[in-house]
Amino acid sequence: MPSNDDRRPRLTPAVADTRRAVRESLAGLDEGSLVLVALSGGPDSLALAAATAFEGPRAGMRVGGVVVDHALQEGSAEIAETAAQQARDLGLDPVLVRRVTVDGHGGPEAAARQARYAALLKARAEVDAAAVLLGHTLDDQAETVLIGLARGSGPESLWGMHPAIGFLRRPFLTVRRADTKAACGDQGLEPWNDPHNHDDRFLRARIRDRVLPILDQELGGGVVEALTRTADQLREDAEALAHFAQEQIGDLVEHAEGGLSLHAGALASNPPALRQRIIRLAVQSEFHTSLTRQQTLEVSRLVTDWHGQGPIHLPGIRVAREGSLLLFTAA
Ligand SMILES: Nc1ncnc2c1ncn2[C@@H]1O[C@H](COP(=O)(O)OP(=O)(O)OP(=O)(O)O)[C@@H](O)[C@H]1O
Repeated sequence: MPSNDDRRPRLTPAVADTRRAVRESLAGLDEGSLVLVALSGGPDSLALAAATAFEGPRAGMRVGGVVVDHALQEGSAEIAETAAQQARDLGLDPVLVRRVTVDGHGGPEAAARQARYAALLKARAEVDAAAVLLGHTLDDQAETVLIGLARGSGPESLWGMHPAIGFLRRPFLTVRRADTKAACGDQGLEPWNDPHNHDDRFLRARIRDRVLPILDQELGGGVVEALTRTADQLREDAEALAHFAQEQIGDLVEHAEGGLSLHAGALASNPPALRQRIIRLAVQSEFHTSLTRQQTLEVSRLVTDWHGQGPIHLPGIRVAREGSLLLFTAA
């Protein structure tokens, strides 16, 4: 029977969509486990908290929340407390508030992100939660991909954010930001609007407010979905290449005095994308360091353009061609 009570949350398409996304993301977690929603108080994470408060118990799970106070702006403690109270009102328990120190290392955005993730994972360990849910949306994903494209990133970073990696889950990577806002409105929730999200000093805000709308308009719409489709395809391709590289590495690598050697002939017979991955993988496993694309290409030339040139010196690693072998030793 239809209700005339306007205060009752309505099961609108946006609410249903957010719940569906959370339901799918929780699948695979054990019954009886605790999941934590990472909450800023913004529309995405507030909609996430509401959807998880609904779906979690139906999947036999307990739902808590964690709010990080970056202490970067005046009134941040009140903003964090408001978000925490909203989470408690939705039935989340426990709700943790963690104040962090952001040291500014690597730029303000990166430093805040690093401090935030560290605090979220620490809180997870404290309460032994099975997962921390983050409210990144399809729009966030498209922004990440576009920024990566413009900066010449490789497929591993162009594929964007993972829906599930380690303890982190991002149920809303299939949900549009407009729908998280709508879901808040439909459930009578009042999110906090972070002024930084539209602050022109931040690249992401400029991409969000200026670049994407123009692209969308000029290309006739659908740009956000298109960018994330590209990311999905890149992820599949890159995962396949990583798999093949892993498969080959055992046959190609031999341990040598103070390092390792790779068979140059076998490496040369691989297509460049695979060859470069094998080189990177070998270096990563032996020296625990990631080569840049430029460094990888330089090493690769000792395989494909060998004319007796001398060794290459990378930070901490010497790479030399010796006969049919490529020799990597600690410098
Ligand atoms: N201060 C915080 N405390 C806890 N979690 C946070 C905090 N800030 C961000 N997060 C988590 O990371 C997600 C992405 O944050 P980000 O700031 O990139 O996006 P957003 O679009 O502003 O999200 P929201 O609308 O939820 O604030 C959020 O949805 C939330 O899950």
